[in-house]
Amino acid sequence: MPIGLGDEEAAAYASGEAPGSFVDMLGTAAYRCAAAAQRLGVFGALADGPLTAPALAAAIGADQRGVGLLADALVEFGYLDHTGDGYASTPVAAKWLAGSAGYAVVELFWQRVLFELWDGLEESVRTGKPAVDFYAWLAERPETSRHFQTMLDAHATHLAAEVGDLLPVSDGSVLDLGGGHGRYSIALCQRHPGLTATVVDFPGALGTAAVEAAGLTDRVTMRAGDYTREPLGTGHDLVLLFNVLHGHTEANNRALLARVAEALRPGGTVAILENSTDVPPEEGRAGVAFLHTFSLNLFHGQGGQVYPAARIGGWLTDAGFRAPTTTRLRESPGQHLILAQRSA
Ligand SMILES: C[S@@+](CC[C@H](N)C(=O)[O-])C[C@H]1O[C@@H](n2cnc3c(N)ncnc32)[C@H](O)[C@@H]1O
Repeated sequence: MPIGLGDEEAAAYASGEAPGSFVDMLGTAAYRCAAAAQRLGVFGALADGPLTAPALAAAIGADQRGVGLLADALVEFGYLDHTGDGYASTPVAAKWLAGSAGYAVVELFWQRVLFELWDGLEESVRTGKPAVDFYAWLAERPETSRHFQTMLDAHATHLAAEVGDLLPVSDGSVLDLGGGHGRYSIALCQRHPGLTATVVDFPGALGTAAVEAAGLTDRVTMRAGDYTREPLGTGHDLVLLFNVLHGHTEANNRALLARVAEALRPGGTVAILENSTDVPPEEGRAGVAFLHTFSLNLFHGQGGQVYPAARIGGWLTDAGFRAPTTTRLRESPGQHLILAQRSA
């Protein structure tokens, strides 16, 4: 939690009279403490009520002195309260950081990114090339990979109905590039009995179990492969590129869109789901700050970035698509669905 500075203190840091970066340094320490507590199970252990430091240490199997010092720091940073009965989670910590499901997974993923993946950030910025390969890094970390896929799956589950309403397809063949968890292809095939789908993604990302659970193994094919190299086939009615273009450079996106045009039948649709640099006001200052964090992370780990929706529209036109349209999603205003038809 941002530490609550008094007006005078805050003004001194904001004006430059005092080093404002010191407050950010403390913010980083605060987040490091919260992350350690989350991973140690501190907030889960306090779910049933306050515990003294020795009792908390015993509950999470950790060192008593270490737990006491961490807990005191967490009190200062707003994640714990010190009560007469010991330490208790603050409402923020209890609601968002106890356990490892729901929003807590987002934090578990981003902690690893910020504390480990961003180690070589300066090198990426200096050279203009990703200093790490995000997906290779992820493949070596099964737990973080699971958190990443869980996060994407939950987001897709939330948006699938709205996106399904906007996609102009009812039967035929869908190619879902980088479709991983398969949630969008599953939802489309459930909605349209005449549709089949092929999801292409790296082997560890494929949500084969979800397809089986939906009883759709005869209509949704999960294909392990690299969509930048694999043949994409021809005659598809719809190609999904959902949260995919942000992982590539402009040149690679142009090349991919040209291949997608060849894979579609004339009049077939490419559907692109992406964040755009024009963040709607309802996303607030935090939304804008996250977009910059996300974009920098894409640059650092994949050579991509968040692009303006209009720029993607230009690539589509250059690749032989007609009149791209952009719709901001109601359920996630930062996400834009861009649709365009392959010219005849
Ligand atoms: C940000 S996720 C988006 C997942 C899904 N389309 C969605 O919107 O929820 C990007 C996906 O693309 C996959 N991916 C990235 N590069 C790929 C490549 N070259 N070949 C196949 N899959 C790739 C990743 O494994 C990941 O599942």
